[in-house]
Amino acid sequence: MNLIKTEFKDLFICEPKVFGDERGYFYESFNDKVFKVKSGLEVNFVQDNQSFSTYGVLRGLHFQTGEYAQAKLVRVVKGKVLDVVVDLRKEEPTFGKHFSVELSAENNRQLFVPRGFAHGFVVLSEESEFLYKCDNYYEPSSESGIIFNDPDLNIDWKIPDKDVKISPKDSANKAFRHILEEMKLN
Ligand SMILES: Cc1cn([C@H]2C[C@H](O)[C@@H](COP(=O)(O)OP(=O)(O)O[C@H]3O[C@H](C)C(=O)[C@H](O)[C@H]3O)O2)c(=O)[nH]c1=O
Repeated sequence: MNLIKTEFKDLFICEPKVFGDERGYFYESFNDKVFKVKSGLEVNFVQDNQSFSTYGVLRGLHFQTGEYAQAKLVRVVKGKVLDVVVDLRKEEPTFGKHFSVELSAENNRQLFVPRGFAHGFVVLSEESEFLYKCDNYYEPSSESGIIFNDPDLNIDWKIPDKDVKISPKDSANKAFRHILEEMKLN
């Protein structure tokens, strides 16, 4: 596996080694020992998630707060998404900045998102199967979210706003400036 560093501390793009032959292909989608050596991080994943979505579906931007924060290793096994994260780590120089990357069944790319980020994705293909590992369990009482089209973040989701489909829950996500105010209080 090849880890590509980004300007964000511990945010890595992971590119697995793909073994192709006349039957098709094989690759290790995750190897704990290799990940720990390459990333230098001690991450113990405890929950795997999977979601299916159609074109224009946007899930996010979500995060769990405090002790329930989750690191995630996200990947796409069908279709293509634009995966987006926002750095909520006050101590980092990249605080408040966002990062996006296309993940697809074609490029086999994964994104390791450390704790302290909001995360979301929008589906760019007709359909998408999205799989991810979490290093902390789901704790709904700790969930928070940033509205996808926040004017201060000004994220380019690569599809027209009119095509975006979000859940009623996500339509109630907060403005980034409200999240910042809440963070100042904590
Ligand atoms: C996240 C989660 C959800 N659920 C249940 C709760 C709801 O009844 C149902 C759908 O949940 P939700 O609408 O929050 O699913 P997504 O919008 O895909 O949420 C995810 O979207 C973005 C991409 C993320 O990074 C988060 O991991 C996660 O928040 O699954 C569970 O039972 N366990 C879970 O870990």
